[in-house]
Amino acid sequence: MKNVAKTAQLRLEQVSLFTKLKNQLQGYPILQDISFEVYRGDCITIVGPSGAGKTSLLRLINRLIEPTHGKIYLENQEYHQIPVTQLRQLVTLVLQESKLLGMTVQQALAYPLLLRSLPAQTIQQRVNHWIEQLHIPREWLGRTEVQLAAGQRQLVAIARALIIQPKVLLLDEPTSALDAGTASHLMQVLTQLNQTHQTTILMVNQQMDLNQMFCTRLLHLQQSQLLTDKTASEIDWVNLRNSLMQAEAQAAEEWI
Ligand SMILES: Nc1ncnc2c1ncn2[C@@H]1O[C@H](COP(=O)(O)OP(=O)(O)OP(=O)(O)O)[C@@H](O)[C@H]1O
Repeated sequence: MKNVAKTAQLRLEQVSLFTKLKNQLQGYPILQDISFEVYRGDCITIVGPSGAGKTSLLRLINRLIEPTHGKIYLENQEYHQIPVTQLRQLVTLVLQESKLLGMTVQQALAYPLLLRSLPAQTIQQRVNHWIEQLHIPREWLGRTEVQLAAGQRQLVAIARALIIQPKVLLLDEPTSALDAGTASHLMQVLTQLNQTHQTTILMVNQQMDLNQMFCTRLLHLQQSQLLTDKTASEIDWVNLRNSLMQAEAQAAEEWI
């Protein structure tokens, strides 16, 4: 919910991203003039047709890429003033296709905590806590990436992000490879985390039924621009579904 009295946790000011093509001063726009504020405890979903710039927006906020123009702030600090590793511990991104880099699930979950030199007992307690929360069976702990299905990998990647307790969690289509029951359970866990720990969630999610049930705010991107920024109560879900379907069909036609 927007509140002028509160300080924004994240702020994007007129952010644009252009492709850099050889022999061109400026390529084509991926994102244009995007400005919005995110407040602690927001649960925001980003929607829009394929190619609208949703993943690019998350990548910018995780500083995997740099904007061509504009600035991004975390709690009033400009991104360039924050060391990248520190930023990514506070603002953590789970991509759609996450890798375990040859580690077992146990190793991958423990690794970010080992880097923080936490005692072995604390590490195992946190691993146990999150696998229980996400209903990850203990027998997965010994498996590597190739021994996991896409949905199982997705769940492990989310557990690995949650284990470091970020302030802002960025998720790119977190439920895309999950069955309906697991997807709904994951959204409930995220909502609980959002409500009890005020963890801010910013996710790309095309599953509108889940968005309608769980998100408190929605950003609608279209053709590299921010079309609307609305709270859940302001959204006409039927209208939104129709306009997304039309935009998706149009985007598909442009590809043919
Ligand atoms: N590194 C890059 N170089 C050139 N073009 C890129 C790059 N990354 C993304 N794009 C282009 O930018 C546009 C937006 O891509 P992006 O992946 O952000 O869209 P999206 O809304 O997440 O799409 P989808 O729903 O299909 O994942 C697309 O046209 C894509 O081809």
